[in-house]
Amino acid sequence: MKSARLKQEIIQIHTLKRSDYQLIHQEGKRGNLYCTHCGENVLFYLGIRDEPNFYHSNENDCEYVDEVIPKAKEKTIEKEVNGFRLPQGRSILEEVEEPFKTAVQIENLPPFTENTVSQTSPAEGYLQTLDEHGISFDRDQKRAVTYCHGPLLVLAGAGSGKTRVLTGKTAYLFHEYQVDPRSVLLVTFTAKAANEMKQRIKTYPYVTAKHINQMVCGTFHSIFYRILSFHDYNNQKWDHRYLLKNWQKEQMIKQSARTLQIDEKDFPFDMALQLISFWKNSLLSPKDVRANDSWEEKVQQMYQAYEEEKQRLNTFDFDDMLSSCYELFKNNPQILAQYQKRFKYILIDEFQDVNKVQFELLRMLAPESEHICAVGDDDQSIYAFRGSDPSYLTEFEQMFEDSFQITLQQNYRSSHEITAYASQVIKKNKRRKAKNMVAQFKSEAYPTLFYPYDEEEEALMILTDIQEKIRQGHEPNDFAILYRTHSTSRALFERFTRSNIPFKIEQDAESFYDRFIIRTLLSFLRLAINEDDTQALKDALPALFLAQSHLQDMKANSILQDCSLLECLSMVQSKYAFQQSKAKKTVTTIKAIKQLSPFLALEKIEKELQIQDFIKKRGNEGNKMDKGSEDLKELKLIAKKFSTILEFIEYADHMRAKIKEMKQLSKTIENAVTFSTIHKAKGLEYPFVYLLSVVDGSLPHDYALEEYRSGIDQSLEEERRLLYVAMTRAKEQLHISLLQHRKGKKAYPSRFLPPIRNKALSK
Ligand SMILES: Nc1ncnc2c1ncn2[C@@H]1O[C@H](COP(=O)(O)OP(=O)(O)OP(=O)(O)O)[C@@H](O)[C@H]1O
Repeated sequence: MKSARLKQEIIQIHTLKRSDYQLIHQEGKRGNLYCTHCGENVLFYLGIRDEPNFYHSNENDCEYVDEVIPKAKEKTIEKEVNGFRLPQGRSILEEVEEPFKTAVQIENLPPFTENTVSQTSPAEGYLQTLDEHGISFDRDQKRAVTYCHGPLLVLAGAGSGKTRVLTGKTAYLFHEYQVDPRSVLLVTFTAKAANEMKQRIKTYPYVTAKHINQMVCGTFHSIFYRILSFHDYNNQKWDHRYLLKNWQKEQMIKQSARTLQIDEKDFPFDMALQLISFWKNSLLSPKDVRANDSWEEKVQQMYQAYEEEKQRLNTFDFDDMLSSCYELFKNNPQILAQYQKRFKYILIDEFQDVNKVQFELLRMLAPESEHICAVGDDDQSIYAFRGSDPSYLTEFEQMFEDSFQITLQQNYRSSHEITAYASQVIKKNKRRKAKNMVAQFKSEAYPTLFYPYDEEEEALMILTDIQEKIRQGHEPNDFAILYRTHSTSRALFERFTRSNIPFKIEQDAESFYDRFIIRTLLSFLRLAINEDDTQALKDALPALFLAQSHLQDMKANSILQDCSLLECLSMVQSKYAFQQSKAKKTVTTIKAIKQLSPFLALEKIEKELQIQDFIKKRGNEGNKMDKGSEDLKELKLIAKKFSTILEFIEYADHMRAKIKEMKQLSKTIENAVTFSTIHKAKGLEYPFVYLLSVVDGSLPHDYALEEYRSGIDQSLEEERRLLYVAMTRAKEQLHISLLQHRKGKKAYPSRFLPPIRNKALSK
């Protein structure tokens, strides 16, 4: 049905404003929408499968069919109903700014051809035994498993069975070659992957607990830290108690900034620590660094001071585990020789993600090895910010001149439709080894592009779609929703929180309302509710460019002068006149916003307190991925939904508490929809995947676009790889959201998506 009654008004979908769809949906949920024919309750459908429509919430034999509504030309007369504007008395087809855009299926893909690779060569020996246990290998996988002499590079595309090959190879070495498990070194990228590998190998025929316990399997950090600890005879240096936590690192770096008289207030310390880590992983000591600009020069000085302080305190950081092991080997050839002799079989997973220090450590260990096998996919290299570089795959071939290469091109995970579409995306990267990924099965479903009006509608459409699929019998853990950065998932989190669908989030997810700029802006609203809110005043000070030390004076003044903490702002003594006048202005502005809606209050704060100056200075602090200016836009959009400041603040606090609660719950919950950044979803797979906000600015991220505009395309290529990794997590169905408005501004589909050529587009 295309029309319904909302309270006393008849509403027709084609006359609704696009931005009001979600509000109509809410009215339906509240029981305020009725069938114009039978008078029963109806709901408003807003999903991916169908166009928006009204439907009866209960089984109902009402057979009402909409009348065809003639086109009318009159001017819109808007009438306000329940806080949103409904156009009355005309067809506004010509005037609806952006009509609903139906989801498009990507049909124009190369035809699927039945694949027979898996059956080409019969298994023999141990592989036959594995086959009988349901672990089969195709021809190229078999070659990769059984090639056990000399260096081997396995170039393995997405879903081509890297884990199967590495685990199969390890078991094959144990059984066919009777290899001593102590001589096997299996390096993975995450602790989770290492555990999974061990668990899997354990289940293979003839593998014993002794094999598993004696082989060395772990991440680069865990393995090389163990080596360092072993040679730290008195536990003087490498005891885990001396490992610096992140907050300690931050404190140390801030201390170094003070010593170097670097203006602490305006310094992005997170970025500085990331850059220091990048240098360390690139084996650059403070003296070796060639700073590119004055900012890097400052970080270089801080790096020097940080290293000295660390040495003085006899502590170490995570990066030291690798760089110090490198030094240990370099300075102690006899120790290195022990390990060279021991690790005859070196197997490395996710080789595309190695960085300089990891590559050099392998180079040091390898000379005496019987077999070194690196498995990787240059198309999935997504850790450049940690110093990873897919070109190490090429260097592998140069390091081992006699190396052999096998390419795995069968994708066992994703349907033909997903594999073909993802291949169209990634083949546009210039720096890559050509591959032709071939899927093993065809799906009924094509990859789907859908067009939500904004983030709120995006979340609602995905929720509707998942609810439909769960009703058809799928489980919550069949679904993953992936995004570029945590901040993209705010609306999604809030929508699912209000639903009955179980979901899980990552441990490093941060509440939108805890972000620095947001916390600061909300502090003004909090002060409007309570002029004596100490924490709010503390959070507001950075936006007024006032040091925290003023807080003590204000507290004292508040008692002496018997006035509120907020009023004490007007008594602040500062040597800068602009600070004093800004502090005074703040008092009058906050007093004036008390009765305003939160949206108007934020607008007034922004204008009168020149918040843009503050955002420009500190909006990106410590994080080039999320811009403060976008935070403010988003905050204002959310604020629009509330009529009082108090309601808005209560909502924000509720959501902050919810994220903490969900993080706890996520540790144990099993059957739940996964919310994840693309980085964290690497190596995982799900039957249904939804990709949020695949629009320019989000994916590719703005920072990569900015670099591209200045002539550097490395980051843009990395962003394309991120999209490729995200797409290839899907087994059966892939849904891509092409948001039409992002953070309140018109958005454009990601430049990475190939033009749509099927007929559906022309509709
Ligand atoms: N020969 C095979 N026959 C059937 N299924 C296979 C075969 N090889 C791998 N698979 C299945 O394909 C899927 C992908 O395998 P795996 O996770 O090892 O791939 P991957 O190469 O590590 O993927 P990615 O790099 O994209 O994370 C898994 O579900 C795995 O069980």
